Amino acid sequence: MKFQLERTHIPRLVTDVYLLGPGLFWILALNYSLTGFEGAMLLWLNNRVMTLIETGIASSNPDGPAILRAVLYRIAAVAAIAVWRWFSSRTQPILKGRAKLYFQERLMNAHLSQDMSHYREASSSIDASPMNGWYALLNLMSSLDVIFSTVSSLMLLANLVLKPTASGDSVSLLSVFTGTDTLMKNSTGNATTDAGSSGELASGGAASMANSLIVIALCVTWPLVSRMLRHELDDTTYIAHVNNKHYLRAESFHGLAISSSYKREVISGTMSEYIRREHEKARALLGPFSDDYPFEAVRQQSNPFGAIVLGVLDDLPLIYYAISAVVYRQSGLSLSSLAMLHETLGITRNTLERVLMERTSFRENLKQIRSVYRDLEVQDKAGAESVEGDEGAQKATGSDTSQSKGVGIELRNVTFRYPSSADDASSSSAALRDVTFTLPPSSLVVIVGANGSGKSSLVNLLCNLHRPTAGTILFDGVDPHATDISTGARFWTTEDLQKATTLLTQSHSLFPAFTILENIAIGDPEFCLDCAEGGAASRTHLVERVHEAARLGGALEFIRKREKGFDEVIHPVTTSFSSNYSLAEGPLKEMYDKLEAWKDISGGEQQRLAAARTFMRLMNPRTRLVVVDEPSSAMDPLGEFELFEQLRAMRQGKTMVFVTHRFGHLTKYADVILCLKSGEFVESGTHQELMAKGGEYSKLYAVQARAFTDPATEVDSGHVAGTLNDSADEP
Ligand SMILES: Nc1ncnc2c1ncn2[C@@H]1O[C@H](COP(=O)(O)OP(=O)(O)OP(=O)(O)O)[C@@H](O)[C@H]1O
Repeated sequence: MKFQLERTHIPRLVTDVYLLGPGLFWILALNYSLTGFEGAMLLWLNNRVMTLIETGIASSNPDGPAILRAVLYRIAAVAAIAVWRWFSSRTQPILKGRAKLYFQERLMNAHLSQDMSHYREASSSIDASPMNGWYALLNLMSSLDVIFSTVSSLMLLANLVLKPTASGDSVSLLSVFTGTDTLMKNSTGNATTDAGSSGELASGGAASMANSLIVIALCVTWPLVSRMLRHELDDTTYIAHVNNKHYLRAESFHGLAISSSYKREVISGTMSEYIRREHEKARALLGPFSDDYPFEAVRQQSNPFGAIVLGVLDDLPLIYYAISAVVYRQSGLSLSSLAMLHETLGITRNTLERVLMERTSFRENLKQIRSVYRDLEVQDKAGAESVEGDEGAQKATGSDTSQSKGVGIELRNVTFRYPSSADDASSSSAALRDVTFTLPPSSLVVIVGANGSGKSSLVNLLCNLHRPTAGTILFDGVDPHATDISTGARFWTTEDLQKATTLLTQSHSLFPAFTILENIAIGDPEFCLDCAEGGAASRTHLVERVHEAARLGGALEFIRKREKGFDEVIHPVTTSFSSNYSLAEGPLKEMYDKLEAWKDISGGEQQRLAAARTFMRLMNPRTRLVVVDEPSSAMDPLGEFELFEQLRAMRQGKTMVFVTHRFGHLTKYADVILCLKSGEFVESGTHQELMAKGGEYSKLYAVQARAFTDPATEVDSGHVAGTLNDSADEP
């Protein structure tokens, strides 16, 4: 059943590539088919030449024109093959390029349709690369090659074994087995006239068939036995790993020594000597250990018995042929017959071995094709659902972006487990457990809690990057994942919500090949698209807005100091490679190192660019929810302070949620402070209310405040909390 399912993808793949260039496709198919015939055809032409020469020498009367014709045929065939190869090598890359683009675009769409919750799930993960489809097609084509190779080599063998010499074209090997080898019987006579009587041929007919079957059977024996005896892992699915602790330790120290990722730490920590010694120690404890590739390791375990058997089997057809010659004939054999038989047996045997191997690789290829199409069909479950809700969203009161209020949010008994922990139902595996709270529209919210308490997980839920495992989140009173049963449509779709949300975290990336300007502008992709269509005036408008965003994000000053300002590309796309891993010092190495090198930028500057990108988005009136999760870890205190001030200044008409460990200059403005502990919501209120309560928040606050307290007057945390509560001082 599964096999059949996989097979249905073959016509799909063939049709898809065919439609990219029917002519090019036929050339490709023809190329592989001809490759299948090529070996046998050249051998056959070769044989014609050799036989004519030998016959001529034996009869002392060489047929010059016939020999010349045969030589010309062979030269013509070789030349035609070369021309065909040259031609097809020019057409194949064109089809390959189209196929790559075709699968690349489709896979890209599949990737873009996934959301955070689903992209890690096995059923939704996309592993195929754009070239997989093309290589799967080439593997299918090589099956054509195998089929035609088999047919042509068997035809050649049959031609050799069964064809009587009476034709005069070639020497029949049948004659060897049946006593009609005229060349050998009468080396000085005319071979074609002394081809044996019709009675001899008739009596040899049945015997020749039996003999030819025996020869073919002997050819098949080698590949069959070879596969049985082979100690190789080529067609096995396996996992190999090393669990020897000394090996792992030695590898670890080796990695520490050579990787640039650890360089700074190794040097600053003066670890070199320790690493050297520990590596040496681990290697000594390891002893002689082979960490060769798995297939090499398995091969090394085999014994010579198999090789001996295969060696003898390899010669079986020849041995049989020799015995037959001795038993039926007393004379020697024609050299051309012998050479021809040997070569034909060789290619037949190799072809049959390919057929046996093809079985496995064909199965693998079917899987490959299936996985390509499965990946292309991966539909983001959430995305697929949101399509049907789009119309409903237009009608929805909740999606009216003209409202000047921020989004009101309510969590009802929300529990959340990451997809990777979904199988673990224990309560400790949940990042958030049974969380319930309400955030009024346009409020300024600060979420606090120790490491791992669930702050970022909550942010992911608020930004609709993940869905709650249990419970409900209402945005403006509406659950975006619930469907209006009467209309089948949703009020708010997750997409609407994401468009109305601006998220700033510390993990924003600079996009490769983007200029600084583009890296900021992308914060508001809709605006970018509008400007791209609007001509020069829009471009000016875009640049002005990007400059303003850079100013608000605290990035303007350092961008202006950079060599190319807003036009600088910080992270180029890497395309260069050198033919040699370790280019020797010299101009080439210098050039290589400079090519596409990433520009230096500090962590704080990178965060300022991310903040600028966020302000770009914030300026869009669509934004009604701003979520800020620890965006300033690398910023200096002034930069951090200014960032929060600028964000706060834009809070009009927006709900703002901040997650920060250094919450001192935010909490006094907060309408609500939410305190999390070990995945549970423990308390909420204003700064004053929570300090008065003396709970988790006041403890966290006291710890921060202590850093600013004169050690001489330092008191226990409970007292500090009380003091701070009274004065509401900022830490
Ligand atoms: N992608 C993930 N997959 C599985 N578990 C995760 C993932 N991210 C976080 N967790 C787990 O969820 C829990 C809450 O993590 P979360 O990042 O929300 O805490 P946090 O309060 O933001 O921590 P921090 O202050 O260190 O940033 C932790 O136990 C963490 O190990």
